[in-house]
Amino acid sequence: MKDPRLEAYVELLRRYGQTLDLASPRVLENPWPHLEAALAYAEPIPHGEAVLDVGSGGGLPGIPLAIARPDLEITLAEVRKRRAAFLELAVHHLGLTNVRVYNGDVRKWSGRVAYVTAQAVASFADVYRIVRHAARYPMVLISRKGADWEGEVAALGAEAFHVKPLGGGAYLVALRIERERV
Ligand SMILES: C[S@@+](CC[C@H](N)C(=O)[O-])C[C@H]1O[C@@H](n2cnc3c(N)ncnc32)[C@H](O)[C@@H]1O
Repeated sequence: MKDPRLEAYVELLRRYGQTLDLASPRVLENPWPHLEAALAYAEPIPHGEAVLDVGSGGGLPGIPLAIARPDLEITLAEVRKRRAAFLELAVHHLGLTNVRVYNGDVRKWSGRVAYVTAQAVASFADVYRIVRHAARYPMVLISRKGADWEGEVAALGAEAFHVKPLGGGAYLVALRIERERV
């Protein structure tokens, strides 16, 4: 059975998605496959970790991940005010006590973290560039990618330790960066 908070989140996306420009029309039309893909982000993350979701937008993957994994401490980083306001509303409405919203540029975030999720934000190398100041090592980056994921991992000189086909030519890829890269 689906967690009723996932249903409630879909309802919020449907209610506010278009007016607040939270996601593409394709996502808003049928959010469920995107929620299922978001839940796959949980697999490479051990119990009790802190997670930074960079560029959460309307809450993907951070909000479904927080619902499925109450053991994780999740920060949703989103620079756009309206999107961040929606994230605050969703966190409150869904009663998520394991989530904080950071409304700002993640390059100025002052926390420390070893697990970073980022969906539809930038290449792995560019995500690393904007979170490296906050890194605890080994650092794990997790993202949904297309068929070219191997090139992105190689560009960082990193190792992918978890690759899961999501269908439609997409993959959930988790890579590990052992130490700070120069
Ligand atoms: C294309 S959206 C993807 C949103 C969501 N992750 C998804 O998959 O639907 C990218 C989001 O990243 C945010 N973003 C981009 N750079 C950022 C930064 N440096 N700090 C915080 N948020 C950022 C944008 O404002 C935007 O909402």
